[in-house]
Amino acid sequence: MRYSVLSFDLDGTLVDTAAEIAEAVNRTLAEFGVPRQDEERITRHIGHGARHTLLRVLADLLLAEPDRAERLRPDAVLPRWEAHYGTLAGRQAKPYPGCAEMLRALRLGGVRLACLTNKEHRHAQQVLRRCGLASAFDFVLGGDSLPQRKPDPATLRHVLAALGGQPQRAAHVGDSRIDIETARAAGAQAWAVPWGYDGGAPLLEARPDQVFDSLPDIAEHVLGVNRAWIAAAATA
Ligand SMILES: O=C(O)COP(=O)(O)O
Ligand SMILES: [Mg+2]
Repeated sequence: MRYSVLSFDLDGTLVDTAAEIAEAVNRTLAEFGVPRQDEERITRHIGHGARHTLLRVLADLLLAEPDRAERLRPDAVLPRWEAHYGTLAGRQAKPYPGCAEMLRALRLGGVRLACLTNKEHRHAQQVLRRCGLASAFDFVLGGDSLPQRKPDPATLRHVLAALGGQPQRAAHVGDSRIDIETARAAGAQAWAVPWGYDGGAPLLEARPDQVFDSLPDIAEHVLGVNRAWIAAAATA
């Protein structure tokens, strides 16, 4: 099949952002006298937007120690979180292997590209900019760009309308069941990568149409080209 639009999730799919999200959470909590939390405990709440991650970590902390409720009021904590994450977003983020190469090859192959993330638009743009990926996309939709966010299929439909694509000739690629549900409900191919933050059982239970072992594999599949062509395209 010839694809006209490919849509990519950001965190855990194109870019590893777990370390900097955890660092921003911990710098925020430190201001409220809370000891550092493990990265793993924070990472499991990535997927519904950065603000949501912080709120879920707060909920865990309050469940464990309810008498922290007065000190950890969201209206006090959220502005500090915005300040810390606003500074750190994109600083330690690492694109997964072959990311820029894959995007460039797809572009050269005539595929229009979107980044569809639940991360707030301004933070997503900052991550993309600092990773050198800002100009790789024809369209970026953040978690606060519309009244809906993933898994609501209105998000992917909006992307397809913006890029003039049809769901039958589009795929959305993600690391979580949120992404698979979004793609399927919008009638597009639901593709997964296994290295993100919702890997293993939850991702596979959502039954993606295809799972890719590397990002360049996606360009190979879509364009019907080999790895040498993709490497050459990256320098063209
Ligand atoms: O910021 C998040 O929590 C998740 O963003 P994603 O949709 O790019 O995975
Ligand atoms: Mg993700």
